[in-house]
Amino acid sequence: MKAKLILENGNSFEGIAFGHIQETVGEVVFNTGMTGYQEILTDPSYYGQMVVMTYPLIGNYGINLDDMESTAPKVKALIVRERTAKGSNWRCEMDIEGYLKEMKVMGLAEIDTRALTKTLRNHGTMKGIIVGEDISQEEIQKKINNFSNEDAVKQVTTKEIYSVEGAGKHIAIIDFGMKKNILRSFSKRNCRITVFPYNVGAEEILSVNPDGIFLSNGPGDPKALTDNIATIKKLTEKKPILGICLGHQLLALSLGGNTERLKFGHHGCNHPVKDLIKNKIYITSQNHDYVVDGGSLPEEVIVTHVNLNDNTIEGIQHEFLPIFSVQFHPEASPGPQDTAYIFDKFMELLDKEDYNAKR
Ligand SMILES: NC(=O)CC[C@H](N)C(=O)O
Repeated sequence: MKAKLILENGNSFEGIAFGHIQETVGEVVFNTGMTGYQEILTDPSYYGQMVVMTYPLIGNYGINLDDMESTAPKVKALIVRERTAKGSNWRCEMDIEGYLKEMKVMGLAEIDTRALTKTLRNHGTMKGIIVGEDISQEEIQKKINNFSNEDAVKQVTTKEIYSVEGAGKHIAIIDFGMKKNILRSFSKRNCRITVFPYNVGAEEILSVNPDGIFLSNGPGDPKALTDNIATIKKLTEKKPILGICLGHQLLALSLGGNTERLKFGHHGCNHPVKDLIKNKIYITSQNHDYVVDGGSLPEEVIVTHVNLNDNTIEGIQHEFLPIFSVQFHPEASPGPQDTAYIFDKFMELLDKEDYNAKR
């Protein structure tokens, strides 16, 4: 069945619908990774977004159920040039079309993804709608305008507190839509973990007396989370903190900084980032549309990482307090694992600081 993606500026792209076929509205972003479509589909930070893969062949290694970053896809739609009908890999358990069908996610193939990506790059991220049949321009505009992703974090956070056993440090996580590999990364380092829903209060977190606090990735605009920013502010003087992506942005906001929207975001697996402290360049995994405004940071907050493609802020650290955060994804999934040292840096900080003993 033919279907069209219509962007809010009126540009339209015709392709073939696959997976769970339904009219779909969302924000359209492009991802430049050559692989990793399973992790992308299930990364909660994509909640409300339709993802265009710039690599032309998607689905070639099929789907396995081990590489998911959450229990079900969070993207609104997957847009590709060519989908492989039959995945081929020793771990493959099903093909991508069957998976999207089962999970009720819209797919759109045979799209000129190069032209679509150039449009998004030149114009900036836009909302769009996928429709099967022609509907009036007026109706399209109305549906696009009505789309809002404001309660995204509420939709993807854990509903209940849960813990993961471990013999090492106790980490309290605020889950804004956490990727599974963050849990795996802490477990690998023997941590005991308590995961809280996004709207947890500072007192509740402190009542479990964790060694450190982790602020997770998540969807949407960080500035919309005003209550959470206030909670984090209360925690900054109390415990060591690590933030990743949305967690990094929220930490920066709680320290008095500002965030802004990037024109078309960073979504991919090959973004060069310089660690200014180590004076070393790493290839990083990225998925964000917002960024910390460097000029907005107070004096006691040091910029530790910059993106070498566009010089945006990729990491910060407090000069006196044991708190730091990164915009990229040290947990990778998908992408290179070069920056896993960020988790080790946090572990070393917890050991070295013995911050809790001083309080
Ligand atoms: N991966 C993330 O945590 C994304 C953070 C935020 N929602 C952004 O788009 O910038």
